[in-house]
Amino acid sequence: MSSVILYCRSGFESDCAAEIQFHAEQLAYFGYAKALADSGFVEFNCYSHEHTQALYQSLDFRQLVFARHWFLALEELQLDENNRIASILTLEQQLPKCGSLRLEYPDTNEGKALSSFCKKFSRPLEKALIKHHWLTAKANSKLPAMQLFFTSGTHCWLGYSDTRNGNPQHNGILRLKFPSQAPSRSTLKLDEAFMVLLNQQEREQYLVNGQHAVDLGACPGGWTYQLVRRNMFVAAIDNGPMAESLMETGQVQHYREDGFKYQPERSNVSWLVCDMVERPAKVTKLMLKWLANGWCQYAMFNLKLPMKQRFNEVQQDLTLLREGLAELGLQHEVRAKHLYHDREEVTVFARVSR
Ligand SMILES: C[S@@+](CC[C@H](N)C(=O)[O-])C[C@H]1O[C@@H](n2cnc3c(N)ncnc32)[C@H](O)[C@@H]1O
Repeated sequence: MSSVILYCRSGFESDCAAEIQFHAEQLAYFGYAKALADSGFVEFNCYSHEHTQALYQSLDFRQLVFARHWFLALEELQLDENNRIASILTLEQQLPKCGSLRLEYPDTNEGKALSSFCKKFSRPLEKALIKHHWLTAKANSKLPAMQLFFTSGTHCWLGYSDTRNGNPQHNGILRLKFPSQAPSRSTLKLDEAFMVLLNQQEREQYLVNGQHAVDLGACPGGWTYQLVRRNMFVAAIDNGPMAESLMETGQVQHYREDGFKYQPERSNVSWLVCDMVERPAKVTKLMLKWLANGWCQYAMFNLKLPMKQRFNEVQQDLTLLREGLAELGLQHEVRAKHLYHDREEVTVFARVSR
C-alpha cells in the first residue's frame, strides 16, 4: 500500500495531517492521515495507489505550510536485522531509477538516535543499489531521490521523492550557523526565511544593497541584524532596547513606538519585517494595510500560533491577506512555511507587484 510521508516538527502532526487532508480533498484524491502525537511525521493514504501517486505528483510542495519535506512511499518494510539490504531488495513495487539516496528519520529524540546507524548503513546500501541498477553510479539531481525513512533500525518506508517538488535538505532541515555578533537567536528565523521562502534568483532580485526596511517588534535586533548584514538601512520599531552593536553601524534608527500605529516616514521602503507577539489575525491585517497602501514592496512576518487548530488559523489568515489584496486588484504572491527555527509560529512572505 503506497502512502505519502510528510515530515513535520514534533507536536505539529495534527496540523500537518489536517493540511494534507485539505489539499487531497480539494484535488478529489480522498484518503486518510495517520499521525501519532510527537512522532515528527504523518502518513497519508488515498484509497488507491493511483490516487496517492497522483496526489504526490499534482500538489505543489510549496503550498504545504507544515510539511518540511515529503515523499511517495511505495512500501512499509520490516527489515531483517541480519540482512537489511536483502530485505530492501525484495521491494515488489516498481521504483523509478533514482539519482541519489536519502536515509532519513523523524526530528525527534528517538529519530536522532538513528543518525549514526543511517550514516553507517548508507554506503553499503548505496553500493548494493548501484549494483542492482536501482541507483545511478554517478549522482544525478535530475532523477528522483530514493528515500528510506526509518523509525527504528528495522522499520522504514521506502519510496522516492521528486527533487523539484520537495526540500533538498537532509531531513528537510536547513542547518544554519548562529552568527556570534547577532543579538538574539531569533536571527536564524529571518535568515532561514530568506533561504527557504525565496529562491536564489528572488534573493538576488529582492534583497539589494542600500534598500530601506522597517522592523516591527525589532528588539533586541536579531532580525534587524540580518537586514543590516545585507547592507540595508533599518527603522527598528520597539519600546525595548536595541543592541548597541547594531546602533553603532549607523544603519539603524530606533523608534520607541507602537508597531501597530507606526507609519513610515519615507516612500521607498522595500522590506517590512515583523516579529511582534500578537494575535495572528491582527498581524495579518497590519501586513495587508502596509502592502495595500504601498508602504512596502515585500513583507516577511511571523504568525504566532498558541492555539490548538493551527492549520485553520493559518488558512484563515492567508485567505484574508490574499483576498484583501485581490479585492484591491493588486497582483500578489503569498507563501508560508513552518520553518525549522520557528516554534509555535509560521513565517509568511508576501509581495505585491505594481
Ligand atoms: C519576539 S520579540 C522580537 C525579537 C526580534 N525579532 C529579534 O530578532 O531580536 C517581540 C518584540 O516585539 C515587541 N512588541 C510587541 N508588541 C509591540 C508593539 N505593539 N509595538 C512594537 N513592538 C512590540 C516586543 O517589545 C518584543 O521586543
